[in-house]
Amino acid sequence: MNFHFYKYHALGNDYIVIDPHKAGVDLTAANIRLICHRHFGIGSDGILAGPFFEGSAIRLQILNPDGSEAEKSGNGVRIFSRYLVDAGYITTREFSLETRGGRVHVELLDDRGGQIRIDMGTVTFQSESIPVTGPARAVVNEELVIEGRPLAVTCVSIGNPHCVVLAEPSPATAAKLGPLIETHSLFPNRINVQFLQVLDRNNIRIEIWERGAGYTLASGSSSCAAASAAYKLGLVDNEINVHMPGELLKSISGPADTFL
Ligand SMILES: N[C@H](CCC[C@H](N)C(=O)O)C(=O)O
Repeated sequence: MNFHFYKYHALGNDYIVIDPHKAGVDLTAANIRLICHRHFGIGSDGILAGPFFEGSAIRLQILNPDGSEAEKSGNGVRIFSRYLVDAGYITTREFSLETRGGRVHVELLDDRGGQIRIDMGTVTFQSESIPVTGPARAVVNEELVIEGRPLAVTCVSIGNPHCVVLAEPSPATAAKLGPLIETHSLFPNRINVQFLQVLDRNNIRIEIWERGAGYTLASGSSSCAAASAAYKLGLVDNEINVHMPGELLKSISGPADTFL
């Protein structure tokens, strides 16, 4: 398989950018799984395919390593915006991107796209919008029993679906409970999972199990979902820092754009 690709990460949530104007690969589910495979492929938490120009709109496809397509990705949009700057597609400081989960407004905070602010849109807790099976309701602080263990869950959509669990966040918890919740029959489209610990009124810590990707070091939409759930539950104020495992890795490996 011989094609052009670009690889970036955001706090260790890594993506491969495949630009149809430069690449030369058919993004079948099988090829996506191979490209994203950590041992048999390049290895990544997903593929960002684009830009696809539709009039003045710029669209990107967000592909999970299992071949499924996601509606939105916070780190994916940040990384793709940086690629657009690096590749010379973008010369303005503000623009929008079209994702399967809706339009995302992007603002470059410096000329290089080193710091990027994105408006991830509005969250909903409504079951029918996430979706979550059962009666139409706001899925807030519900009990979900997994292997006999009662869990307090709050479910959110920010374009893609999330299940926020009030449980001690650890890689072990994410690896054990993540896949069981991701594929639970309550979630017809599967779901991303976050394990949430409230540190104080302005800081939370999460561990992440992503739909179609598994354990990741960071996730933009997960951080929005966890922060929204904590605020909905009255556990935090409305300015929140979300601490994720990738933060530690960054402190070990130094600034994002240096190579070891
Ligand atoms: N796996 C997710 C998409 C990527 C989300 C994450 N990497 C982010 O930064 O938001 C899903 O199927 O909804």
